Amino acid sequence: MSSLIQGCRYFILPLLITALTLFFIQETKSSWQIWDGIIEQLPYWLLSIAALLALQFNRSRLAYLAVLLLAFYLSQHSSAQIFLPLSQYTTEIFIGGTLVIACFGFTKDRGLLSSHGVIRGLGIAIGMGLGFLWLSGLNLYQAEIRTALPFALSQQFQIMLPVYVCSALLISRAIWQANLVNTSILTTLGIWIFYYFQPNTLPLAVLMSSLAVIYLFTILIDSYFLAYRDELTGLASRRALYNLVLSLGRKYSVAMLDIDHFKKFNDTYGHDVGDQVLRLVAAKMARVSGGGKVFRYGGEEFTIVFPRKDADSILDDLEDVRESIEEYRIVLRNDKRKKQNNSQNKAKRNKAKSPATKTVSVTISIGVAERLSGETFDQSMKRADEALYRAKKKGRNQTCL
Ligand SMILES: Nc1nc2c(ncn2[C@@H]2O[C@H](COP(=O)(O)OP(=O)(O)OP(=O)(O)O)[C@@H](O)[C@H]2O)c(=O)[nH]1
Repeated sequence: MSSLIQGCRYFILPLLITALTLFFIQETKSSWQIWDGIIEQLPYWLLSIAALLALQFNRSRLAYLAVLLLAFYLSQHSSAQIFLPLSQYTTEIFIGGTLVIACFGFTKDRGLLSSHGVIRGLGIAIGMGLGFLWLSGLNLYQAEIRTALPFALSQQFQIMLPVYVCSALLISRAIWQANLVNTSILTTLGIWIFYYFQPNTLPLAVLMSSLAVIYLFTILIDSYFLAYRDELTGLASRRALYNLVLSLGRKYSVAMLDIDHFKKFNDTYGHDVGDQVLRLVAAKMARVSGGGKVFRYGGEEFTIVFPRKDADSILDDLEDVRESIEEYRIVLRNDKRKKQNNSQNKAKRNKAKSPATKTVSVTISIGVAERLSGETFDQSMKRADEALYRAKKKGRNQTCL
């Protein structure tokens, strides 16, 4: 999957959906305000469920955030005496919360009941403490700051500086490493900032409930990808193939594709380069025409299923894939060779001027079978596998029926 598609799918699209949903909720305020009593209770339930599910699915950062938001909601919603003093420190809590949310964008999901849990707990306390320190430091040293800075910065700008920095860092993080968890953390920061500056636009209960729903969706979609996507190539996995089989009609064709001499390739260039090639080959296969659905069957074997197609009608589509892979020149970075040369002889190296890159190519063999009357999917696959074996026997880099 190209990084552009990944960016749209995991970054722009979720942010757009969230913004539109919040806009819609705000516009329809009059119709749901009668449910105020229920809405006020929703964050307790939704954030608790989100925290529990996040823990269950090892998304500990979302679990932490859900618990922290729950605590924040409780402090704002409850009339208990112990929360009263907090109302004097709104900005400190806002800055501290911003630092904590931003930190979650740069840490990994780790077990809660481990040494990492203790470190995170400490990190949260330090983050909140820094919020207080920042403001008291600014107040204490305002005169010194003014004389030390050559340009005039408004006090409001100085107070909000950590918020600007954290927002910029989290946005770049969510762009460079586009995934749903990073986007959820960025959304949390967005809503956190929105509530601080616009506390009366939408009730806190609605904002907190929306965040809980975002976490739940993130956990659900992430788990789906974990179960049905191959991590290395991004293609659908063998489990997804057997899911598709359940909905396949009586007419279909299936193709088995295998990279030729891949063991030798791995032995020559190393497993890492092998992985790189698997990804590139998978990307070429994913572009197959004719309505083919591509799966990584396992190792260097792939399966393409063509629902409602007979074998003759898909041969051209498969040949296109085979040729595109055969013609593809894969560029390898030659770091190893460069290092070797460095350690040998500088003068020799300069003379040799060995190129920093090298191109390689691979070929694939394909076996095709069309479903025969009364045949199960496994039987069709077996015949496709036999056809693949024939393609290998005949000299590889070809398609056999
Ligand atoms: N790099 C890498 N190699 C893999 C992966 N999965 C399987 N392989 C390698 O793929 C190779 C498959 O080798 P074989 O089944 O002997 O087949 P082959 O060398 O491709 O030979 P033919 O299929 O007969 O053309 C083995 O060396 C595996 O280690 C993977 O995820 N990454």
